[in-house]
Amino acid sequence: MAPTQGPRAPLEFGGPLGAAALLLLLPATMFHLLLAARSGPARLLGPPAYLPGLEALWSPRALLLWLAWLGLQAALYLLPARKVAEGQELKDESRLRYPINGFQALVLTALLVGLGMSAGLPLGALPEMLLPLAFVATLTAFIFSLFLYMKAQVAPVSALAPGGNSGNPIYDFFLGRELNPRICFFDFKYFCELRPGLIGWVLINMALLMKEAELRGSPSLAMWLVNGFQLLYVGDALWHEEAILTTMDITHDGFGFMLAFGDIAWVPFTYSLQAQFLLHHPQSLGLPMASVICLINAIGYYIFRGANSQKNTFRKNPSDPRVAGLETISTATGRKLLVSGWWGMVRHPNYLGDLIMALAWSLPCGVSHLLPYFYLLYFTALLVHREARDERQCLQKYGLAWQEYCRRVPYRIMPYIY
Ligand SMILES: NC(=O)C1=CN([C@@H]2O[C@H](COP(=O)(O)OP(=O)(O)OC[C@H]3O[C@@H](n4cnc5c(N)ncnc54)[C@H](OP(=O)(O)O)[C@@H]3O)[C@@H](O)[C@H]2O)C=CC1
Ligand SMILES: CC(C)CCC[C@@H](C)[C@H]1CC=C2C3=C(CC[C@@]21C)[C@@]1(C)CC[C@H](O)C[C@@H]1CC3
Repeated sequence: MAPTQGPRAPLEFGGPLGAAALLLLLPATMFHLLLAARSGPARLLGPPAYLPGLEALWSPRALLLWLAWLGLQAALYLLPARKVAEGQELKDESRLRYPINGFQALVLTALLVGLGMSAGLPLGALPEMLLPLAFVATLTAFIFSLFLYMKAQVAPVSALAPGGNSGNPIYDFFLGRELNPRICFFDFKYFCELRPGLIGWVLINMALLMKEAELRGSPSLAMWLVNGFQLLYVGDALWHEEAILTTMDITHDGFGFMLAFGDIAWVPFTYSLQAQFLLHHPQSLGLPMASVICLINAIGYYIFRGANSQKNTFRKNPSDPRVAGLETISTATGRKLLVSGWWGMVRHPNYLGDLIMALAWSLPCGVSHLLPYFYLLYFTALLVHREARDERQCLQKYGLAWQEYCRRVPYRIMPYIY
C-alpha cells in the first residue's frame, strides 16, 4: 500500500471517476484537434473527418526526434545558470534550489535550430510529423507518469503533495503524488513546466510558418501575428521564469499525469492549434484588422504583465517604491494582500489579461470556424476552475482577511461580470 499523508485532502477533478475520464479524454481531444485542423471542414464539434491507422501514428523517426528534443532541453537545463533561485519553504522547512536559465535555453535552441537550418535541416517537414510526434509525446507522458508514481512509493511522507495521495491508484496517478520529484539537482516538474513543451510550441509554430512560406511563397500576415504573439508569451514566461516557483503547480500540486501530459504533450500540440489551422485554411487579413488585433494583444499583455509583476514585486519586497504606496490588508500569517492597483480591480487581473491575449491569438483565424477558438474556450474553463481552486487555498491560508478582500474586491476575473 502506498504511503498516504495524515488527514486526506478533499478529492478534486471529480475524484477517481473524473480522473479516469480525463486520462482518456485529454489525449483524445488533442488528437481530435490535430486531425480537425488539417481536415477540410475543420469541425471542432462532431467526429473527425478520418481516423488514422497505427502506421500514421507510429514512426521511429518521430520517436528519435522526440527523444533528441527532450535530451537537448535537459542538457540546456544543466548548463550553468545566470542565477540559482530558492523555492518556497517546504513542510520540512527546507527550500529547493532551481536554475534560472530558461530564457538562455530558448535563445540557445533558436541558435541551434538556425544553424541546423543553414546546414539543410528541413524545418518545414515538421508539420507532417505532428501526429506521430504527438503520439510519442503521449506515450512518454504515460510512461513517465508511471515512473513518477513508482518513485513516490519510496519518497518520504514530507515530500508528498497535499492532494494526489488518496490511496486510489488512478486518482493519484492522474494528480501526482510527489510534490517536487527530483534526481539530484534535476527537478522534473520545473523542467517540464517551462522547457520542452513551451519551447516546443514556438518551434512547431515556426515550422508551420516555414511550411506556409514553402507552399504559398511567403507566410501570411495572420500566421506572422499568431507566431509573434505566442513567441512573446513564451519569451515572457521564460524571462520571468522565477515567478513560476510561487504558482500552485509548483507549490501545491503533485507531479502526475495531468501536469506531465499537460506540459510535454498538450501545450506544444494544442496550443499551436491556430498556426496549424492557418496552414490548412489560409485567411486573408487586412492591415486595419491586423492593427486592431495587435492592439487587443497589447492591452491583454499590458494587464497580464502589469498584474503579475506588481504581485511578484510586492511579494519579494513590499517596501519597493513601485508598490509601497498601494493599499493592503494584513493577514494573520504576517503576509499582506494588495487591495488597490491591479489586484484591487478584480481578484485575478492576470487571468483577465491572459484571456484577452487568448482572444487576440484566435482572431487572425477569422470567424468562419469555431476550431481556432478552442484555446479561448478551454482556457476560460481552465482559469475559472483554477481561480476557484486558488480561492479555496487562499481562504484556508488567510481566513477572515481573505473574506475581507473578497468583500472589497467582489469580482473574480472580469469587472462587473464575473
Ligand atoms: N497559458 C496557460 O495555460 C496558463 C497560464 N497561467 C498564467 O500563469 C500566471 C500564474 O497564475 P497562477 O499560478 O494561477 O496564479 P497567480 O499568479 O494569480 O497566483 C495566485 C496567488 O497570488 C497570491 N495573491 C492572490 N491575491 C493576492 C493579492 N490581492 N495580493 C497579493 N497576493 C495575492 C496568492 O498567493 P500568496 O498569497 O501565497 O502569495 C494566490 O495564491 C497567470 O498569469 C496565469 O494567467 C496559468 C495557468 C495556465
Ligand atoms: C491538460 C490539462 C487540461 C491541464 C494542463 C495544464 C497545463 C497545460 C498548465 C498548468 C499551468 C500551466 C502554466 C503555464 C503553461 C500551461 C500549464 C503548464 C505557464 C508556464 C504559461 C506561461 C505563463 O506565463 C506562466 C504559466 C504558468 C502555469
